[in-house]
Parts: sequence; structure tokens; C-alpha cells
Amino acid sequence: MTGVERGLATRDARIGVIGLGYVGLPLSLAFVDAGFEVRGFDIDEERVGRLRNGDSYVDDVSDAELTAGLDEGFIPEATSSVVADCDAYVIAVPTGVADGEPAMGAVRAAARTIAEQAGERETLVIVSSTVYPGATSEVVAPIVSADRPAGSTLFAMVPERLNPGGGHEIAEIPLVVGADDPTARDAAAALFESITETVPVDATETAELSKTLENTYRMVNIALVNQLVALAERLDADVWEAIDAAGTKPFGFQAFEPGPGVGGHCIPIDPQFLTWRANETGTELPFIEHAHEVNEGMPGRVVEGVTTALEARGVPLEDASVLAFGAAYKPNVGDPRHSPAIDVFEELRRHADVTLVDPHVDPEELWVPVTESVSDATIEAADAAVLLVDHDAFDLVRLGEHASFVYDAKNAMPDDTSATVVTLGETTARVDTVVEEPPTR
Ligand SMILES: NC(=O)c1ccc[n+]([C@@H]2O[C@H](COP(=O)([O-])OP(=O)(O)OC[C@H]3O[C@@H](n4cnc5c(N)ncnc54)[C@H](O)[C@@H]3O)[C@@H](O)[C@H]2O)c1
Ligand SMILES: CC(=O)N[C@@H]1[C@@H](OP(=O)(O)OP(=O)(O)OC[C@H]2O[C@@H](n3ccc(=O)[nH]c3=O)[C@H](O)[C@@H]2O)O[C@H](CO)[C@@H](O)[C@@H]1O
Repeated sequence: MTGVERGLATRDARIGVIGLGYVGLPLSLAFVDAGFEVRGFDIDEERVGRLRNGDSYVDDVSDAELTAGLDEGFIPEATSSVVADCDAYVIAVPTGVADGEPAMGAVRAAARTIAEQAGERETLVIVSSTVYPGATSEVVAPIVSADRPAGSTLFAMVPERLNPGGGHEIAEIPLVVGADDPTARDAAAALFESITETVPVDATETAELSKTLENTYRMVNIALVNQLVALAERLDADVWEAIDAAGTKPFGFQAFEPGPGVGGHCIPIDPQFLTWRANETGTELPFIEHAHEVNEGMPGRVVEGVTTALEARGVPLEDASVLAFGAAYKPNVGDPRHSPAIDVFEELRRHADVTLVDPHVDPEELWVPVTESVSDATIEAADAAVLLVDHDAFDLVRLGEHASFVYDAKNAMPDDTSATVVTLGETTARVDTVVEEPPTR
């Protein structure tokens, strides 16, 4: 057993978490709960200030949970020396894609922080950020190991599976633990076994592939049903009902929903790590690339649907006043990253007078104007309400009572509503005859 493994077994090990966001903060507090001394480093001084005041900016971490962690010794700082001489480091900084390439700048910077702060002692370095297959060994290891004694650093990859707003506790989510070296794998498993079940695999690259596969699976299956929307508009078939019916198959099928597109910092991004790596290694993954294009085309399809339906009601888009409900990338979160709803809003407002409504997103974080709510009178005065994100906070019964026309991109409106509703994927034949009287639905 190595020194690190002993420290992990006795809970005497000091854990340094780099990046205190949606992933790093809950992980830090889970390790504190497990009995470890945890130090957190984040470059965002404003965020660290909030943490030190017990003010959580992560939806799934309450102020009380944060305060309890601070009381038990969690130390968040915006200076890297806070993570000096840790026995284990967890990298949880942002990754993404920029100009078609994996954006690894934050991961490189985090690796440099570890190289500077880890000292000479044996150290375990774990990458929990989502990275492309090969990144831990090709990017992180060389930077951390450059000036350290040979063999003094253990590397592992433990991709995070947290699901903001999804209601899953950390302990309910098994985590894959990948390392090229069994000692590193055992040490990383020892750390993460303190908070959840682990699934060991034989290489960091296998863990990286596993993570990107998980999210690529989701992206391509969402693209599948999004592509069916185009067909459904030409059939007398209800694509939403067809998916629900297929979902009753007890095996071999998982239902996904069409929508205005695929947002967030995972699902539209992680598959691009795969396609980039494939192209870099001389192969191609055209199926994945095409699926991404299908999803990227959905905001435009929604705008077309709104435009067609408004024209059927005698209102050119240019003359329309529109309320767009939803700015976040998915329901019940305030995260606007890569939000297709904002893409729809920005395209609509190139032509029409559009108000964006979302109670969850922080207007100061958003690059477009957004309001938390609108009055019944405002809804009644609008030519169209466009439902883009089905936040629980939206009262869809009220919306249906006061709106004259709703374009429902989420198939979330109640059936028995007085508003005229056109749903994404609606048979075009019906949309062309949209009338004032509420349709029999
Ligand atoms: N949010 C999720 O649901 C989720 C789930 C699974 C995996 N991931 C992955 O986890 C990683 C982190 O995602 P997140 O959602 O926590 O991001 P986030 O933006 O919420 O938090 C990242 C934090 O890292 C800080 N940071 C950036 N560069 C830094 C540096 N060099 N040193 C120290 N701190 C730095 C930022 O200030 C920020 O507070 C990403 O790779 C993401 O793909 C996220
Ligand atoms: C750890 C991690 O990486 N976790 C990920 C995280 O992903 P996420 O937070 O990005 O959320 P998603 O739910 O995947 O949504 C993404 C976008 O896709 C749209 N969408 C979704 C389903 C559908 O049927 N049709 C759609 O159109 C939706 O509106 C949104 O814009 O949680 C998921 C479990 O929720 C996990 O599986 C997934 O690994």
C-alpha cells in the first residue's frame, strides 16, 4: 500500500479540488462528509467569496450544506497555495470545444497548479473534468510530472456523472475509475469509494471513452427523434405519441423527446471530443457528426414552425409580438450554456418583437434581455407564446387560458386549453388551417 493509499484508508489524506463549480463543489463537500480534509481552489474570486460566506451558487448545494462543510474544515480559496501538499488532487475545471478543437486550457492550468503546489511527496492526480480520450495521459500527466520525481505521481480518470437538477444524490451514481497503473486505480477507487460505488476500468483512456460514449449515446438518440419531426409533419401521425408508445417496450428502447435543440455543457459538447479525436487518429465518425447537425438545426425548425403558424393566423412574423418562455438549456435549472432556447429567441427577434421569460436564469449572467415573469395582460396582448423550456415554474394552465396562440416546442401544454396550440412536429396540413377557434385535441 502506498503512502497515498494509507492516507486515503485512514481518511488522513488531504484532498485538493481544483474548480469549485457544479462538479467540484458537491464533490468537495462529499469528501468532507466522508471525513477528509478538503481544500478547494477556484480562480473566480467572486465565487470563492460567496463560498466563504456560506452562499452557494450551485443549485444542488444548499447554503446549509455548504456551511456545514465549512464548519467541518472545507477551505475554499482563490489562491492556489490553498492546495499545497495535498495527497490527492481532483481536477474539475471547465472543458469544452472551441473552433472544433477540445478546449483544454483550464485543464492545463489546473495541471500546472498541481505541479507547483504538490511538493515532492507521492501524489494522486484525478481528472474528473470531461475530456477527450487520451487527454489525461497526453495533456495532464506530462505537465504534472515534468519536474517531479519519477514515479511519484499516480494518475487516474474518474469522469463525473452529476446531473444538475436531476435529483440524484452522489452516492446513487456509480463512478468509472480508470488508470493505466493498478496502484493508481486502487488509490483513486479508495478515494471515490468513500462517497459512492466505483467501476474500475484498465486505462484512463477507457474511462474517457466511456464518459464521452455515455453522452454521445444521448445526443445521437435525441437527434434521431428530432429528425423524425420532419417526417411527422408530413404524416398524419403524432410523433410524441409514437415515441411514448415505443417507450412502452420493456426492453431495447429508451424514449427521448424532440425539442428546440440540445443544450448544456455536456451533451452537445462531449461528442465533439470523440469526432475530433477520431479525425486526429485518422478515422471519421460521420454518424455522430450528422446527428450533431440535426440537433443544431432544431432552433431553425422551431422558428419556421412559429412563422408558418402565425402566417396561417394572418400575422406576419415581422408584425408579431411574441413571448418566448424559457432561456435555460433544460427544465428547472438556471444554466444558459449552449441553450437552444436562446438560439430560437435570437432568431425570432431578428424579425419580431420578442420578450424572453425565464424565472431561473440570472439576468446578469445572460447575454440577452430576460424577464422573470409576465402579466396575464401581456400574455393576452401577444400574438404568440412560444414554449421552449418546460420549467415546473411555468403555469401552463394559466398560459393556455390567457394566450390566444401557443407554439409548443415541448409538447407540454395541457390538452384542454382555450388557446390555439400548435406543437413541434404537428402535421403541416393542420398548421396551414390554424384557426381562432380552439381545435379539438
Ligand atoms: N455540470 C455538470 O453537470 C457536469 C457533469 C459531468 C461532468 N461535467 C464536467 O465537469 C467539468 C466541470 O464542469 P462544471 O459544470 O463543474 O463547470 P463550472 O463552470 O460550473 O465550474 C468550473 C469552475 O472551475 C473554475 N476554474 C476554471 N479554471 C480554473 C483553474 N485553472 N483553476 C481553478 N479553477 C478554475 C471556474 O471558475 C468554475 O468555478 C467539465 O469538464 C464538465 O464537462 C460537468
Ligand atoms: C454527468 C453528465 O454528463 N450528465 C449529463 C446531464 O446532461 P444535461 O445536464 O446536459 O441534461 P440532458 O437531460 O442530457 O439535456 C441536454 C439537452 O438535451 C435536451 N434533451 C434532453 C433529453 C431529450 O429527450 N430531449 C432533449 O432535447 C435538453 O433539453 C437539453 O437541452 O444529465 C443527463 C441526465 O439528465 C445525463 O444523462 C448526462 O450524462
